[in-house]
Amino acid sequence: MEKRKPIIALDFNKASEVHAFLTSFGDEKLNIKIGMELFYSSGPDIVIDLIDSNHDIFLDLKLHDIPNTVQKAMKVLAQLGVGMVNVHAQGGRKMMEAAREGLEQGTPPGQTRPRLIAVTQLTSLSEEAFKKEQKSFLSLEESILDYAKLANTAGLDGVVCSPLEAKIIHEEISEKFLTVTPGIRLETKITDDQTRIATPKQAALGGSDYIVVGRPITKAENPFETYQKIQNDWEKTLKEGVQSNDNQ
Ligand SMILES: O=C(O)c1cc(=O)[nH]c(=O)n1[C@@H]1O[C@H](COP(=O)(O)O)[C@@H](O)[C@H]1O
Repeated sequence: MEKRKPIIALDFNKASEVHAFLTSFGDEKLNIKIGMELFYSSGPDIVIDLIDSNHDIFLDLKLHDIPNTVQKAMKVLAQLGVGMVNVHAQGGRKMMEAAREGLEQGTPPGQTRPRLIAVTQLTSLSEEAFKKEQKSFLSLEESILDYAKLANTAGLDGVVCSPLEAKIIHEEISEKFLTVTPGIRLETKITDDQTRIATPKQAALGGSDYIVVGRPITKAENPFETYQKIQNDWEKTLKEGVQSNDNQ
């Protein structure tokens, strides 16, 4: 999955809507996220279909169950040929280890194991709601970092977090530990249900490895043009960021 391309969240509930939406993208090879809505309505067929059309897939089903169930589910998902899958870090270390084992068992010989990442705290969660509902003695950022460390200990490849936490996660864990960041908005005053948000440029400067973008593209008047603008902002800032780091 190429880092210079945003991951488009195709949150549709029909395969036909997906195909209609992708028409304007022509032959462009895309990073696509298939989430619960599309997977529950269209099943593995839509995954296979989009892989056959040469796209790279992040299958976002956010598994969160007992280790045995997660291991067996991951063993099945690994056979689909997707590039990335996820779990909730709140399922704990044993569950995350079981997820990795399931993927290793299910990946067909000669193929690469899908990358496994863990959702730390949803990007829709605010500091206020976190304090009120999770009764933690940590701050939201500390909790996110704590889950990221747990995911790293369990042998995962990275986490889902907001662009605001990518930097500290890389500093405290490693530059190689992936930060996959939804909560991307072109204008930070349009938030929808997201709380911890950033623009593509801010995400690149903050060190996100991947950005996940849904409604800003899918609900745009011209989705392909909006996608290209986001990709340009993201890629250009990534390159400039690297150059300014090289000059330091
Ligand atoms: O795991 C995810 O992809 C995810 C985790 C998270 O903390 N926040 C989050 O928004 N997501 C997903 O990222 C996408 C963001 O979509 P938009 O808010 O429309 O850009 C949705 O498909 C969410 O399910």
